[in-house]
Amino acid sequence: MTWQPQSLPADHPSVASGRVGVLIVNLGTPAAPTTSAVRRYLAEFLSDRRVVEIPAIIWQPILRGIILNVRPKKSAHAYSQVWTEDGSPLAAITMRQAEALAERLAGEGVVVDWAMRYGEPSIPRQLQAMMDKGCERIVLAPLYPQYSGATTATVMDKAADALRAMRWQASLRVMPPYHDEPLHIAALAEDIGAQLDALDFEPEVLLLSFHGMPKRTLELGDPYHCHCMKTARLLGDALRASGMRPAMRLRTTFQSRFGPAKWLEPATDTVIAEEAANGTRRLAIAAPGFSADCLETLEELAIRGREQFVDECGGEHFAALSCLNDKPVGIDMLEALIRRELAGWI
Ligand SMILES: C=CC1=C(C)c2cc3[nH]c(cc4nc(cc5[nH]c(cc1n2)c(C)c5CCC(=O)O)C(CCC(=O)O)=C4C)c(C)c3C=C
Ligand SMILES: [Fe+2]
Ligand SMILES: [Fe+2]
Repeated sequence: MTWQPQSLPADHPSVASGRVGVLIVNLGTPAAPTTSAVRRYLAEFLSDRRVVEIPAIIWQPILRGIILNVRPKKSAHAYSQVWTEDGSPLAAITMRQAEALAERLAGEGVVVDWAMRYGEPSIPRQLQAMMDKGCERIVLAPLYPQYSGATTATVMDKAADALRAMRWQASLRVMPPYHDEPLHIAALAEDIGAQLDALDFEPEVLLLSFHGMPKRTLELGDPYHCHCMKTARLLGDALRASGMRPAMRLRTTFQSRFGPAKWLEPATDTVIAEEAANGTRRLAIAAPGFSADCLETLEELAIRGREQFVDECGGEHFAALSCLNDKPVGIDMLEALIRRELAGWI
């Protein structure tokens, strides 16, 4: 007997189904480079218990009473220095990454979109939008090469919160961290190598600067530090294997210290000062922990790093290299990693 599709009763709600989606996610960013927008963004970000692991009863008065009254103005000024016609660099680049991946996966009918963990477009909004388009299966891809509780895990927390409120949940797969993924290391080595080749000076040292974390997170078992160190080691090996600049030294550092607690060391600004004091005059910095350029790379490294090394410490040549962003070499790598997660679904 052949199965006959039944016609739907007139009062049946319309249902979209049968599609596959990919949602790439990055940290989040303010909606505008203004004090009020930065305050809103920081209030959400710094209230996440995975980001600041101090009991709320102690932390919230400090956050609301001091930090949100002081930091937003300073941070808004920093954001205003890197803001683009398309908005925050982090949001603009993440959107272009999604567009590039959508083109690559269009042939398979995959819906690709992007979200920010803090601010807009939010993870719940984007998951719902994908489900409204009929995505029953969604690959969630946090664009953090190195895992940390403060970044990767919070993406899952937020997605789970969104699913908790849904009657009909999508099936989720989560792309794992890719800190030691050979395709990622090869993409970084190719891109960094090309950027170094294009410089008009030979760096004596290349700093590999990762976003910092409180040192306590390492002691509590967060793998972030180990992931960063492994990326740095494999990237160093790959750069050396390509026969590149045997005399150039590589050093791994941690930037963006926040608050009074001890953070992972050595700090990027400390190492910049130390290198200059020891006679280094030509320095380059890459940021292999960031999949997209953002405040931390464009303002902290490219602007303040240069001011520190050249204007304050007597350095002569300085370059802050760009992240993989939406360059074809980076999109090739992300496409391959995402296709792996899509196996059996497309
Ligand atoms: C790449 C991984 C990141 C980790 C790990 C991380 C941990 C972490 N960050 C803060 C505090 C701040 N981070 C800020 C900006 C920021 N952080 C990351 C990435 C990681 N953070 C990115 C990509 C950005 C840039 C966002 C943008 O809009 O461009 C900020 C805001 C800016 C400022 O006021 O300085 C804060 C604050 C903590 C406390 C933390 C770990 C516990
Ligand atoms: Fe951060
Ligand atoms: Fe470690």
